[in-house]
Amino acid sequence: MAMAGGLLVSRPVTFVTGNAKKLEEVRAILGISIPFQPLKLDLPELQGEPEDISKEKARLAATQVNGPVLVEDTCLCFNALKGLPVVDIFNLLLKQFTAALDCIFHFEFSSTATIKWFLQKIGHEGLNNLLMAYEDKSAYALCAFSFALGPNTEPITFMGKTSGKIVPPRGPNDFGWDPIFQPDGYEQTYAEMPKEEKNKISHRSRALALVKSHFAAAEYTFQTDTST
Ligand SMILES: O=c1nc[nH]c2c1ncn2[C@H]1C[C@H](O)[C@@H](COP(=O)(O)OP(=O)(O)OP(=O)(O)O)O1
Ligand SMILES: [Mg+2]
Repeated sequence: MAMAGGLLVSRPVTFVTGNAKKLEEVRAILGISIPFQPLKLDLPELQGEPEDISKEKARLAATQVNGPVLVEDTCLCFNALKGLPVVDIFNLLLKQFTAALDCIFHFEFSSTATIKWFLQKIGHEGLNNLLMAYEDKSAYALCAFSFALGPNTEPITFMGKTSGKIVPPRGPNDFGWDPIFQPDGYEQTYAEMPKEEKNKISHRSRALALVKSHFAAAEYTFQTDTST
């Protein structure tokens, strides 16, 4: 049967993430506009420019899933540090720290466990202290989604950005750096805002608006019934 212009896709999109909070927001923002199912895959955390990282992640995911995939990466970037993401700053400190401990105690750290422990230790207060050295507290949250139809198709990337500043933590501490990011034009941090409010203005919702427009324009038709 002929479809009106749209490409027939063999099955719903697999949204690859291991982050439950992220998934919750994507569900709330997308609603029923794009049929997807979540999947947790252990993909390597790559280094480089956000757009390249995102595309490469989509290629890896599409190969593993062997079907249409959507992936997402987010970073909080400090203007004072030329947009260097928080995670990179942590990793830098961590490297020096573990190298020092290794020297003293001849102790091998399992890197992931140590990163978690280090983040718990230094926490939001530590991050704020780190930034005390800088006059400029402005920052931006940057989100990159990449969509690939399958293993051998070039991923398309959609970026969303929300500008703001880093502040001492306020609000519930249940999603990453939400308590220390206050978007421009708001008196509340992401964490203090009602979820619907964050989802209206967030880096994630801005990127997803572009994803939605792409899907609407491409008129993909998802084959959900595989019994025939
Ligand atoms: O809206 C957000 N508000 C606050 N914090 C956030 C947000 N979005 C991501 N984050 C945190 C989670 C993670 O500690 C870090 C890197 O995020 P990122 O690599 O994209 O997420 P992840 O590795 O947890 O999940 P995934 O499996 O989708 O890669 O930033
Ligand atoms: Mg990740």
